Amino acid sequence: MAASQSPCKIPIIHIKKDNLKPGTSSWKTSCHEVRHALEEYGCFLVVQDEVSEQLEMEIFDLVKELFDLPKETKSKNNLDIFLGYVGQIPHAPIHESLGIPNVTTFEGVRDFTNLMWPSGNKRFCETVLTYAKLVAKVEQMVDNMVFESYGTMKYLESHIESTTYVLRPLKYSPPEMHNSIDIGADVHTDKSFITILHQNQVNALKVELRNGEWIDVDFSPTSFLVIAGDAYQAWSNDRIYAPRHTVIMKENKERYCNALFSYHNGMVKVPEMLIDEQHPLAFKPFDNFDLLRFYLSNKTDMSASTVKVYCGINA
Ligand SMILES: O=C(O)CCC(=O)C(=O)O
Ligand SMILES: [Fe+2]
Repeated sequence: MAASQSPCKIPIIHIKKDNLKPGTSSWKTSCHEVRHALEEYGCFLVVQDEVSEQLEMEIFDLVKELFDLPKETKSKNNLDIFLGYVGQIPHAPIHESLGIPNVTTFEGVRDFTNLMWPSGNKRFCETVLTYAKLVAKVEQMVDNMVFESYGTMKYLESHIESTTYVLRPLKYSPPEMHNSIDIGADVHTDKSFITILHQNQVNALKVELRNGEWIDVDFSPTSFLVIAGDAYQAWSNDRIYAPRHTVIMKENKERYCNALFSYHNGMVKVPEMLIDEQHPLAFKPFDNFDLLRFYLSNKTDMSASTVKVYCGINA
């Protein structure tokens, strides 16, 4: 099925089981669309059939239950390298979020669940694990299509094996509860390869297009937004665009959003097929987590591309 455009200009790509068979013409078309969307927009909306409507409803119920825990409990989500609990920051009082590392593994979700509910929460643990694995499947499909399109398939397996996922549930309170402060997330690029966003009914995300225009992203709970991060931009030797984005709440409703980040364990290197006269090597090899640490150390302009400063050649 050909990519269409949402009213907010972002491409919509159908990644459903029937166009997922490698080698078929619909597969090849989808690979091309995915690559084009990531190079030109840095993001696209996915219509998928992995996560059912039932699971969508359950996950947002559970995320709400999580945010309803006392602040002292949520503060136990106190991670080293990834962001743990963030909430009640003076300049962003409407933002609250938590981090669940290794979320596609039973151990990862179990450890987080036990931290939040010492006497256990089987439903949370099982549902989050199922959900994260399904969304990660969509992420891997996108990687598969990108690698196919760039002719770098020989690296796909080791890339997927080295990928680790962090789920960040986010909650934004209505601005009217906080002196009309409406900024939910400052302008930034993600440090991941890919981030997949899934929100409840409330829109608030703005994305910067390549031409500098900021657009409001409008999407329903049945679609996911795929956004390229700095790590994919560098891996692709600057072909993929990692767009800046921000969250500004306009509606006086609570917004819940799940962000699934994919990071690469170990060094990331531009594949040799992506280096030529027109595309001389633009990034030195880098460690994805060191890139994230560098960003979180506040040593750099948080609103600009971190990867160019961190490991760009001629930056
Ligand atoms: O809430 C959103 O829509 C985006 C969140 C985000 O950009 C992030 O957590 O990196
Ligand atoms: Fe982000």
